[in-house]
Amino acid sequence: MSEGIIIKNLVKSFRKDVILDNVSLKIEPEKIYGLLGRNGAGKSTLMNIIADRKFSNSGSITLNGSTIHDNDENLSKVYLTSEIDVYPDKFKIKDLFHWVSDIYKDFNNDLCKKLSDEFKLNLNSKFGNLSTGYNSIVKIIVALCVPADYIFLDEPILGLDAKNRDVFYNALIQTYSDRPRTFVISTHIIEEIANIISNVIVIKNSKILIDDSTENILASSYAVTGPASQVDEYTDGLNIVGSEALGKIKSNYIFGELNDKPIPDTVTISNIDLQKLFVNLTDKE
Ligand SMILES: Nc1ncnc2c1ncn2[C@@H]1O[C@H](COP(=O)(O)OP(=O)(O)OP(=O)(O)O)[C@@H](O)[C@H]1O
Repeated sequence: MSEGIIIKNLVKSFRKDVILDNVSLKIEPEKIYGLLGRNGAGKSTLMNIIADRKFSNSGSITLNGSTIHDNDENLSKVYLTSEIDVYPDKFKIKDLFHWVSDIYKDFNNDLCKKLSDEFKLNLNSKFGNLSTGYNSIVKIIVALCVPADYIFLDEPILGLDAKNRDVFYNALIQTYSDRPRTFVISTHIIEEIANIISNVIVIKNSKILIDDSTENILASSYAVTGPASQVDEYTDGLNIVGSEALGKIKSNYIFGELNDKPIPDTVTISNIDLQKLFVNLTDKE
């Protein structure tokens, strides 16, 4: 039975701060999710709880119907890139890859070699001497080569230059098409990942604000632009998530259904991208 990861009524608080407030979610097999939220929104906390590295206060998480917590079989199907450096500083990268491939039967050594070449990673470097970008690259390579079915990448592109971000996105698409599995990727560079992710989860104010396919979200995101008074009149009653004005011209950003009113000749309606929608949805309390 492959029903995915089901999270029900998850609550996590640190002292008086509620970080995740009654979060319920389904993470389905063979999808690529973007996990979005402002700094401190709770993305890492959620990933760590799913991967059984942190405890929740209440709620349940199951994978294919049985718990993940303390369940070796399910835990072997879930992989989370570490936010802290768990590998010893003195380890050479090649030894580190050997070590990981000893732990994970079916670690993809061929892909590991290929990605090391593509990222121009020096396998003789020691982990402790890596730059921020190469530290991320090592974590990406391990994450793409482990045989898990649910891979959580917590800010994988931290410190990566534009070329290496491109290498990562291409490698992700390639490995996904070779062996479809679920990736959940937290990132702040939304415009670069928008074409890759099939689904979007947005956390705001400790709750899930959006959980839908990228396609549905983009199909419901609009800019209504024109003279301010006509734009305001046309968008009255719609779900306005933000606006911008340049002189007398105004754009109201809408998330949701448009109405049946006739569109004034002076007003244009266009779609907005994920980044713009996200910024507008998450910039206010
Ligand atoms: N061990 C902890 N003790 C107390 N508070 C914590 C702890 N870990 C996380 N927090 C708090 O929980 C909130 C969520 O943090 P988290 O790291 O999950 O956010 P994030 O969405 O991953 O943020 P970012 O995008 O900045 O990495 C923050 O307010 C953070 O300060």
